[in-house]
Amino acid sequence: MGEFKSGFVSVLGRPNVGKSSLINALIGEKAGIVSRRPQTTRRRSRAILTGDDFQAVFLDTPGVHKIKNKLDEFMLDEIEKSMSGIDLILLVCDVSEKFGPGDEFIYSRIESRDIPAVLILNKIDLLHEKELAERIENYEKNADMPIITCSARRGTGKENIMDFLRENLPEGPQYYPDGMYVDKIERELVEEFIREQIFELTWDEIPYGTAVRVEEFEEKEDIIYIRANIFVEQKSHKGMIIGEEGSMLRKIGKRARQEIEKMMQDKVYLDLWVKEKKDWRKKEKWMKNLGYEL
Ligand SMILES: Nc1nc2c(ncn2[C@@H]2O[C@H](COP(=O)(O)OP(=O)(O)OP(=O)(O)O)[C@@H](O)[C@H]2O)c(=O)[nH]1
Repeated sequence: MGEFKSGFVSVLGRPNVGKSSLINALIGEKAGIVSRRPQTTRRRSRAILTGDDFQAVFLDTPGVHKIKNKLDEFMLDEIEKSMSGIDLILLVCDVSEKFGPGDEFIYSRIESRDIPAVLILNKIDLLHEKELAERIENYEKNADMPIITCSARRGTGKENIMDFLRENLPEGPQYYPDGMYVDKIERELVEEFIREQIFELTWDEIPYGTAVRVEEFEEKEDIIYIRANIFVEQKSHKGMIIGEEGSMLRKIGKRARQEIEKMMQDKVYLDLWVKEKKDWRKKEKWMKNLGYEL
């Protein structure tokens, strides 16, 4: 029996090459990373693949070169930062297209780092054998990495990717329990966006005593409904955040909603409530409930 292997795997690639599909194929539909909605939304989440002797934690990173808004910038930043904590990189390309500038851009970012990486040529179901052989040659010329071919749609090539993970992940603990497939952090980002607006729009002394907690997060047919509580320490703070006839809260809500919509690429209904929890910072249980690990 070998040691247990585990680590963080960054899945990089241009938009639409099939990163989410690939993760889903590896983990099974349980992960549900690819949105059921027609426009693929940018779901930021970790997906977890647990085998008998290894665990891979996938960071489903976005198409790297598409810096459109603040969130994308945040992600690019996050990719750059998180590279240091990454154990393996899967660079996913769409084999039905030639190695292009977008692939090159991401490849150059990976190449300069000392992290084991593999080139995943996805969508082989779209090519005939001969075309495929030529295309693989094209990729080999451009990228100095081991290559694995697969079709996330058909599920072919999965075993080879699993073997690669098993062989190349470092020894490490099982981070997540069996049966856990996703670790979503959207909620945290929503909370962060709301906190940010409170910080910008109210007086300095309020934000430090403020916590935001998403209580409900529901994807409805045509809108995402989010209900969040803003907890304040003092009654006077409650009044300040709500403002005259609710004007401040509306302003906070509107701005935060716009940020959230950018992230979700979808319409959002943001339902904000302000609640007083006296001296919550001193109370451990509340701290935990509010999402602060002590
Ligand atoms: N034919 C074929 N299509 C695939 C395959 N894998 C993914 N697709 C399709 O390619 C499209 C993009 O797939 P996603 O998994 O959303 O791609 P992504 O790289 O996560 O895209 P972004 O979220 O935009 O970065 C979808 O329409 C998939 O159904 C494959 O192996 N073969």
